[in-house]
Amino acid sequence: MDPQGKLVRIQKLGMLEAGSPSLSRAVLSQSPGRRASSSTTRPNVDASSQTPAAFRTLRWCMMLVMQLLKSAVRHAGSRPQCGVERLISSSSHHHRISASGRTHPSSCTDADHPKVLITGGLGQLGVGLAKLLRRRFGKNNVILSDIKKPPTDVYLNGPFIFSDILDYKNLREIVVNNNISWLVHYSAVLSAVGESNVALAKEVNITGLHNILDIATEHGLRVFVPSTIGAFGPSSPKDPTPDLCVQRPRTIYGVSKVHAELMGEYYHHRYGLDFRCLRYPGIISADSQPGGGTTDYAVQIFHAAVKTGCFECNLRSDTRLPMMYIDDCLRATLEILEAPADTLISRTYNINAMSFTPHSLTQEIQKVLPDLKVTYNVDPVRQAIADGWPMALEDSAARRDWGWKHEYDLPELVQTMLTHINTGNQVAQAY
Ligand SMILES: NC(=O)C1=CN([C@@H]2O[C@H](COP(=O)(O)OP(=O)(O)OC[C@H]3O[C@@H](n4cnc5c(N)ncnc54)[C@H](O)[C@@H]3O)[C@@H](O)[C@H]2O)C=CC1
Ligand SMILES: CC(=O)[C@H](N)C(=O)O
Repeated sequence: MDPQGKLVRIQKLGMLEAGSPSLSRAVLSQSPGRRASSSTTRPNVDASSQTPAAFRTLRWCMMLVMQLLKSAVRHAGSRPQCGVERLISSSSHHHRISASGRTHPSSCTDADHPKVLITGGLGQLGVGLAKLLRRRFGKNNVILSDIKKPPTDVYLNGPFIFSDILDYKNLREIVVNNNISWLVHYSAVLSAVGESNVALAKEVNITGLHNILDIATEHGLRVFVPSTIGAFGPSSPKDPTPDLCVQRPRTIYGVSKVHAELMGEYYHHRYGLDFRCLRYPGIISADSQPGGGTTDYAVQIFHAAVKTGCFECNLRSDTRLPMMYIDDCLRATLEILEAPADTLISRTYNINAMSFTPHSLTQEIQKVLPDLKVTYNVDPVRQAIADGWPMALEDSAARRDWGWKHEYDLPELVQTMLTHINTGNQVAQAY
């Protein structure tokens, strides 16, 4: 790692960016054309005549046009959308992307699409996101990465690469060699695991994030970093929690996520980084396992309900937390990634879907599986974390600015989860 070198590179970038408008102004003010027009010594010179002064004027004008064209191309490169897509996303208030991501226009070629890198892609969310983005942008335009070995089906389903976000040089090499334009930063150590290994959480969630932001700034990438309900703490308003309020989380996970929100917004304002961030609720998925969080019980209960009919819950029965079905979460992620920059009044948004307690979730599952038995063996660490988190997020800004709308409430969630897990089991049994 080379923090000094990184800083110098970023500073250079900032200076270049800040310098470019004045450079154009200098070119304009030094242009002989300007001097000639303000001069009274040559009032009768025909503009079309081939005098040396006219040649110089013409040359300056052409240089200026070239410079403007170059800057337009550079600008277009940082917002990698083809013409048709731009039309679609500029009306994203009205246009809904289906969870299958199949609405993309066939007139776009692979080269028109963003080239996406997903870090930490083998956790609960990454593989699903890769599937969605590949349907939309093409299989080879979405690269999954992680430090773990992928299961064979993931390895065979599209590009996968080893990437340790703590290895700055390797990360930069991947971005450069693969012409990456969008970065989805999913690597993290979640809340419960973070409390049992603070040093690791600091390293991955804070040092890793610094690498991501520096590389994204250096290469003009659009970068998405998820935040979480865990970015709030006991002193935040709870029901609902607004976008802007006191954030004093009591976990290293929460502290690192507030840090990520603030650093991303700082880089956006300071260096023009295209940083985008959503605060996810606890995410519920059927075919991927949660990675050591406080909301994990809400996934595990479904598998236990189908397999054994009994579940031991590690949170109190009345612990109410915001939750979301994975399809809604991944669609929201694609939608904010594609939202035109000028619709994003903020760079960090709450998104909300449903809230439930272990007790109300159990009751809903029992409507389908009446024999389900749930007992409680409260884990004090997880319970303390959950007690400091919101009960619901206030997400009207996301709904207003880029058209966010959830599709799954508790009854649809339960039906969908049980169907998926049952189908998965039947498929597994058939082999
Ligand atoms: N799953 C959820 O309920 C929620 C997730 N989020 C956020 O969404 C993102 C993805 O979450 P999940 O998939 O659930 O997380 P996960 O814990 O399941 O997966 C994280 C991945 O990061 C990888 N990783 C760890 N250290 C790494 C390193 N040094 N370099 C590269 N990769 C490394 C792990 O191998 C793992 O595959 C995280 O940032 C998380 O904070 C936010 C709110 C809720
Ligand atoms: C809500 C989250 O961020 C995650 N699922 C956790 O419980 O740590």
